Amino acid sequence: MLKSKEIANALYEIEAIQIRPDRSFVWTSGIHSPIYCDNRLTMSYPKVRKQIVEQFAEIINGMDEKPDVIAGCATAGIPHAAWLADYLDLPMVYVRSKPKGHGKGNQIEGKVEKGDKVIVIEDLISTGGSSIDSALVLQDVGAEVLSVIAIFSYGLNKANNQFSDANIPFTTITNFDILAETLVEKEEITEAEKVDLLEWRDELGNN
Ligand SMILES: O=P(O)(O)OC[C@H]1O[C@H](OP(=O)(O)OP(=O)(O)O)[C@H](O)[C@@H]1O
Ligand SMILES: O=C(O)c1cc(=O)[nH]c(=O)[nH]1
Repeated sequence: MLKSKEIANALYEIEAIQIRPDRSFVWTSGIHSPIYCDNRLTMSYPKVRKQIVEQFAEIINGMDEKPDVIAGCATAGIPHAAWLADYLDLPMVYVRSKPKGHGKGNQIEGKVEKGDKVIVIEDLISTGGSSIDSALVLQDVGAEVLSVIAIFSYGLNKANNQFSDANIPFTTITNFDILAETLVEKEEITEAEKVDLLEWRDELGNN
């Protein structure tokens, strides 16, 4: 079984989670948010990043089809993709958010071939835009994207709809609902504040 609660707890313990009630965090999608989950900090904690790799591997072990290649989304997905590819002894690539403006002009770095089955590793899914874009770039070169897998998702309807429209499965190790419960248990937020946060998330999905 996935250690969703343990990973949410680890993110809290390494102070990857920050709350600003004035909603002054701005997400990549432009959404103004009262919460930011900085999974990049996991790089600095070998025990936590190893737990994450093991959880990614467990998700992949449970899949019917197995990947030929692990792909990281630039930039925050790249280190996790690298550790996972190493753990599974598989080739790795990474996908830039846009083609490089000099050199070879690549958007995909590393070798992926037509027909390769690929797992896309992302650190976090808000709207899903970044990881879906990476998956589409891989599909454009003929790769078969088995799934996007991320550490954390906010559970926005927009992400669910975008993944469904693109016909790309996605899974995460942990999510906002589990994290919000963890924050209450840690007395970081009250039950009422948790309800407000979840309502805020649910309202975002209607936009
Ligand atoms: O699901 P989305 O709405 O696309 O949001 C999630 C994306 O936002 C963050 O990346 P960011 O753009 O901050 O860049 P980085 O990975 O280079 O830090 C995060 O690492 C995801 O890639
Ligand atoms: O949507 C984003 O840009 C985003 C949200 C978040 O909590 N953490 C992060 O790294 N990016």
